[in-house]
Amino acid sequence: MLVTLEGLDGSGKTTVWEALHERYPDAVFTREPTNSWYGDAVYRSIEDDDADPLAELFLYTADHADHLSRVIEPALERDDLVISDRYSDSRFAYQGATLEAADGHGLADPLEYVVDVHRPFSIEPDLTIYLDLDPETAAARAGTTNKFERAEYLASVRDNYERLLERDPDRFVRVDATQPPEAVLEATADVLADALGESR
Ligand SMILES: Nc1ncnc2c1ncn2[C@@H]1O[C@H](COP(=O)(O)OP(=O)(O)O)[C@@H](O)[C@H]1O
Ligand SMILES: Cc1cn([C@H]2C[C@H](O)[C@@H](COP(=O)(O)OP(=O)(O)O)O2)c(=O)[nH]c1=O
Repeated sequence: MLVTLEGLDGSGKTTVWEALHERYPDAVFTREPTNSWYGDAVYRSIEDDDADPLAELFLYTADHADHLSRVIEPALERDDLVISDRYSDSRFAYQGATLEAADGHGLADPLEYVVDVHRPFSIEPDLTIYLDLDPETAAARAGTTNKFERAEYLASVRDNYERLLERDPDRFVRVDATQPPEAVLEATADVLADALGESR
């Protein structure tokens, strides 16, 4: 089963993801951007305020393609539980917003375009847990270490996540990320246990 954690920077994804290691010691824990050289290229682009939005989309997407073939597909073939800190929805929401901010880069609907780019080759998660947080709190928690971590930008990313939740209500489960860390972890663990058919 493929489970993904999504949300704005600072929503607490990594905190939850790390805590889940102890509860699911046999699961495959992974993340995007990955730690491959494709992931390194992505981080170079994140640091570059002048990066071309379309070029950046394809760097992230290259990292995702490699992630699929190197980690995700083999793990799912073994029937492992895979828990990924960010996945395709991050691209739909973030690069959708970046492209929109660049006047759509000639695209009528950037979010739909990014979804379409993924459709032929990507694997849809079975469950996506969305840690929902307002952009101001998210930006404050994350600090402003890169260009993505600004509240105004995060507000448009959040709008895109809302669109994704609306179009796919069966896959997404929303968790209130304004709660204290322990409560966010428990809520996430409950959703996961439910999906795995575990009694808690
Ligand atoms: N529920 C929470 N309430 C308050 N602060 C939190 C919460 N979850 C995480 N944090 C803090 O916010 C910052 C970002 O958390 P992190 O888990 O790295 O978020 P993300 O991976 O979504 O960017 C860290 O300093 C972390 O300790
Ligand atoms: C995976 C992914 C991340 N991002 C952004 C979100 C983050 O601002 C940045 C780095 O991701 P990440 O290291 O997960 O940051 P954080 O832990 O703060 O959430 O890359 C995209 O814009 N598109 C993507 O497809």
